[in-house]
Amino acid sequence: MTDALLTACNLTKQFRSGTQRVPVLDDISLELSRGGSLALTGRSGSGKSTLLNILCGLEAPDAGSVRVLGQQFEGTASNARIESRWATLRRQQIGVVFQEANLMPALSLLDNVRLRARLAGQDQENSQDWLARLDIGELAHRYPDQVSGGQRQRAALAMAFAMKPSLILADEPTGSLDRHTAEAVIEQLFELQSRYGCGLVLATHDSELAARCGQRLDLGHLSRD
Ligand SMILES: Nc1ncnc2c1ncn2[C@@H]1O[C@H](COP(=O)(O)OP(=O)(O)OP(=O)(O)O)[C@@H](O)[C@H]1O
Repeated sequence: MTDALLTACNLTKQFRSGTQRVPVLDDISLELSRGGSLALTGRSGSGKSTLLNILCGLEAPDAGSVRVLGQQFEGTASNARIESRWATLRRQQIGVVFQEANLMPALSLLDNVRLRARLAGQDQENSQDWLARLDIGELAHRYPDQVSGGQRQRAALAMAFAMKPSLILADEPTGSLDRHTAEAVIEQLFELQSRYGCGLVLATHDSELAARCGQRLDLGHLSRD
């Protein structure tokens, strides 16, 4: 038995397109230790987001299993109890930072961070500080539709860190950022990751970001158009 934070075994996933089946993931396995980091790379459409969705229970694989934070999830099995186990993990221990940053539109950035911390049972007092670390402290009282896509993305990262999660799953965390801002966010990401010892799985096209991760899984060869 290893002390893995996250293990995925033999994951397979196909989507249907009309009468055709489109294979996206074919026998993918990975393992992440506590405090480890993994970059998912590969060209557009190679399955990075699909894999991230499976790793946090937002999508079920056709076959294979995921073990995360000591909980085992097998293949296509899905019922209310399994959904609820995944939802609890996402609320308390897995910080999910996806391309469509899931901010509540009716709340300011600051209140979004506070809410995320509260739902995870964490202190809300540092919420402003989390935004400042991502260099958007001065935008704390704006609403999500009053900031840019890159600023929303950074707010989503602040929300993930405010949870003090055991694992962060991030889809293109530097995707909407200019080089200078991306470098600053990468620094913060790894500084916070090492300080809090959380695991990190990132889907990215950013070679600099991928190079900072301890492991890399290239899904590129799986792409089929
Ligand atoms: N719900 C769905 N139904 C049908 N096909 C889907 C669905 N979701 C994703 N796909 C297809 O699966 C493939 C993998 O998509 P995915 O979003 O995982 O790729 P990606 O590597 O994250 O791409 P990108 O780098 O562009 O974000 C693509 O061909 C996509 O069109």
